[in-house]
Amino acid sequence: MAPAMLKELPSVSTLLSAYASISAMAMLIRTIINEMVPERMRKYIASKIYDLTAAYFSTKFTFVIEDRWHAGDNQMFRAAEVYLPTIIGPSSNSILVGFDESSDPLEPPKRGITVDCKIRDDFEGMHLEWTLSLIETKNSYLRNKRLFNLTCKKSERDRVEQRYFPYINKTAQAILRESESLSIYTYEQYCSMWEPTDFKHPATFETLAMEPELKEFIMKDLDSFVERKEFFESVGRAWKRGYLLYGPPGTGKSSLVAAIANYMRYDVYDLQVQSVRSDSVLRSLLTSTTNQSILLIEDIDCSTTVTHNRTKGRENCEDDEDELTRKRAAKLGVTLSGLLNFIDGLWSSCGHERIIIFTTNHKEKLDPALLRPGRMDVHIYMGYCTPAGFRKLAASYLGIKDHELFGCIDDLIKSIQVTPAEVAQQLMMISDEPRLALEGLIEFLNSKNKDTEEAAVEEKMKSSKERKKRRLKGKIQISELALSETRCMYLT
Ligand SMILES: Nc1ncnc2c1ncn2[C@@H]1O[C@H](COP(=O)(O)OP(=O)(O)OP(=O)(O)O)[C@@H](O)[C@H]1O
Repeated sequence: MAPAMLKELPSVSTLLSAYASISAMAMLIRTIINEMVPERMRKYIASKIYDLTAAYFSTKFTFVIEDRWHAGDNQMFRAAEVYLPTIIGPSSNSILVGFDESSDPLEPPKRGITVDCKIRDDFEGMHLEWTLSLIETKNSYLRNKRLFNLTCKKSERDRVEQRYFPYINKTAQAILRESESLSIYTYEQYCSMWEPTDFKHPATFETLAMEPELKEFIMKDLDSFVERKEFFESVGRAWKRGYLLYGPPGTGKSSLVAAIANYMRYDVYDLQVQSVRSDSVLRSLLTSTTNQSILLIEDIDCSTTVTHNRTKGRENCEDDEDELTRKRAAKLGVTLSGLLNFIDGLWSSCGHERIIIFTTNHKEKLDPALLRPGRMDVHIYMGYCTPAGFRKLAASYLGIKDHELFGCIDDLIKSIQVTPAEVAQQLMMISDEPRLALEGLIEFLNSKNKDTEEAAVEEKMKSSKERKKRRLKGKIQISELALSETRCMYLT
């Protein structure tokens, strides 16, 4: 049997001649390809063939996690950014370190990931390798793209997706919760990005001088907002809560925002609407804010197109920009509809568990569309100081709960309009001597009272002169006179 099989095998000379003709054919094909196919095309085909075969035979698999996902920030990227600095071990050859303004320089610096540095992680017996890459964009308006590559064994791919990624998200959330400080983000116009800074505002509900019932109401409202995820879903609403804080300057609107952030442990995104070029930039900015955060737009009445009467609103804005900026903002800027889209329009469903806060000193200047029921869920008036507010400030600034001068101060505070900021300012002057501080406050309130009375008398005289003038001209109607009297009485 074996000799018969050997007989059927081709001879050595046949094999050699077959090899020679195949080699000659291959060389001929190669020469034809070299002559006819351009070099770039050849390289492209070769790389494709390599990719296909390498992917097929390689035992490795790579997950690519870009910093953006659809129109917003990629939360998986953020989670990796938080998690990875905590596992940088001896196998890594570099690490990014730094301090921000609020860090204690005697403490170890904060850690970050350097581009191209390899970070190894072990999870449930899998050996995983992370690298951060940077892709520079040619367009100066667009930010560079950052991405993480996570390499694992092909056979572990499913486990990485189902076990490792959820583990990273959960760990990152825990790290963020435990981290001492919150962040406040401001919009950096030149690179169209949010710039974070540590947020260490000391205001809490405890230190706020407000009516206790109002404080309680806000805290309860925040608590029920967090607990009502299912409710929001069941009624078909985005899981968001909008607060409009209005009232005179110095009544604690910003302090209340800080107290809410500290109470909820939410980061704050502080947006100056005037610095946003268009609705599309606003959209991309708002979609890149994180869940469990506060979007704050202060002095909304000063925003170019968001007020009821744009020109009037801007003229009265205390900290208005110069003429040039104003013209530019009026030409470009965010529109009211662009903003409303995020409050309760289609875009409002982007992200969840978010609080939107607008503050204004002039609620009457806002477009009625912004004030319509259901737009901003809660309107909170931050008013002048009350006796209860004063007691809170006295406790915080002077460390006292009662004093014989409190009664006199209560009476004065009830009769004049004084802001908590003014009271706090007076108490701060001599905070180690409560009696002197309280006497200083009484003096201040008395002089303010005198000023108010004088202003009222002046106003009364002015109106009376005007009335006389109009009567002389014979243009005044009896009904108008009556109305004017009422106003005058109101002012006094
Ligand atoms: N209700 C308050 N409780 C405690 N402190 C207050 C209160 N209101 C004002 N203050 C004190 O006055 C300072 C200014 O207050 P804040 O900036 O919060 O007022 P605002 O209403 O936001 O003013 P603006 O409208 O000018 O922004 C704060 O630093 C705080 O110390």
